[in-house]
Amino acid sequence: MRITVLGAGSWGTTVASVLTRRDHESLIWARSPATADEINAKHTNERYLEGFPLPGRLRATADLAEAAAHAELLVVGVPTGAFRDTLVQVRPNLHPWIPVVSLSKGLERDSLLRMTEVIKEVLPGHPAAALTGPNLAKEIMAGMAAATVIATEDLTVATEIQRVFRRGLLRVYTNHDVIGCEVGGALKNVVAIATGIAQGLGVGDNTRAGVISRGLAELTTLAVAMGGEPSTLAGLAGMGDLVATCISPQSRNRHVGEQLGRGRSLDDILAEMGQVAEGVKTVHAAVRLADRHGLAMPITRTIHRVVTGDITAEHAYGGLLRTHPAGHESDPG
Ligand SMILES: NC(=O)c1ccc[n+]([C@@H]2O[C@H](COP(=O)([O-])OP(=O)(O)OC[C@H]3O[C@@H](n4cnc5c(N)ncnc54)[C@H](O)[C@@H]3O)[C@@H](O)[C@H]2O)c1
Ligand SMILES: O=P(O)(O)OC[C@H](O)CO
Repeated sequence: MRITVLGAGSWGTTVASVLTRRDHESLIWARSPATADEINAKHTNERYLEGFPLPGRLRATADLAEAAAHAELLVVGVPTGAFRDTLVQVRPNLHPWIPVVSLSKGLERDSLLRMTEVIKEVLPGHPAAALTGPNLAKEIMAGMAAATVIATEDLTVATEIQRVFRRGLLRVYTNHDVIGCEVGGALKNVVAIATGIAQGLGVGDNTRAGVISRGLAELTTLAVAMGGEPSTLAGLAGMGDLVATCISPQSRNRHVGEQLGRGRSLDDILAEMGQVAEGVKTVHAAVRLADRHGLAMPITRTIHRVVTGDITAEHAYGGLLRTHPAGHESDPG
């Protein structure tokens, strides 16, 4: 199958590599012509996947029109802040009705939409799906066993995409609860910043486990308020991804939190990283959604105050496990 992956960062390049090794005719779009040239000539992407050889058959282009016209299946792996614009640009050259799969984990800042909702707005008529779960790019590149979820309401489309992605030790599950899957993937990044802060401040494992567990309660509360199913958040797209992101030193969101916990400024951390940490932006939308649904979500609100510079990470620490302003504290709800 001819598949186009938009975005040649760590995850887009990893997914394009998996699909190429799965014998699909994959074309990856890189914003930077230098990255496209490097992938075509040297079969590497050193900025994002240092030390990993890419499959020789993976082709890259910096021409978005060419990338769009190639696709029988479109996979979108640009950061959520660039998601809508990128889809608008590919729209004129896209074949009608082809499925579009989002790899991106976050919420659109102004509209508060999930990425499959953005797909449906910009590309009406195209089936929209999300690929999400505990999927740290470098582990997948290294061929380590991993599980992921393809989320879409239509089981026929889900099964078809499942077949396209399934390879070797990458096990692909389906889930019809797109809301639960996307809210889990977006919110776990915010909780990972919180766990990172705890790590950076040198707290104990009990504290970190407390933040992860209460974080899961926030993922679940928001997802259910938005129409998702609680069981989704207990699975790969919720707890699975939350645990991977909160415990792994590879996570960029956790890294941001850890550096904040060590007293560094957010601007310095982001400038040095040169990679996306979606939780930093998604937290703004998450707080507005919490307000809309009348939810306490103290971890999310605390991280929002840190990210906006209202309080320091050290100040945040005392509030991370606060449950409810009225003093009602029950677990897990
Ligand atoms: N890296 C992972 O392990 C991983 C795993 C699962 C999901 N994701 C999600 O995938 C998405 C992409 O993450 P990533 O890890 O590949 O990020 P990255 O920082 O490694 O790469 C981002 C890519 O997007 C491009 N980009 C940045 N701004 C752009 C813009 N304005 N227009 C077009 N392209 C732009 C960059 O050039 C780069 O190629 C994120 O939403 C992330 O949460 C990442
Ligand atoms: O590096 P992060 O924090 O963006 O997390 C990567 C993946 O989403 C983990 O599943």
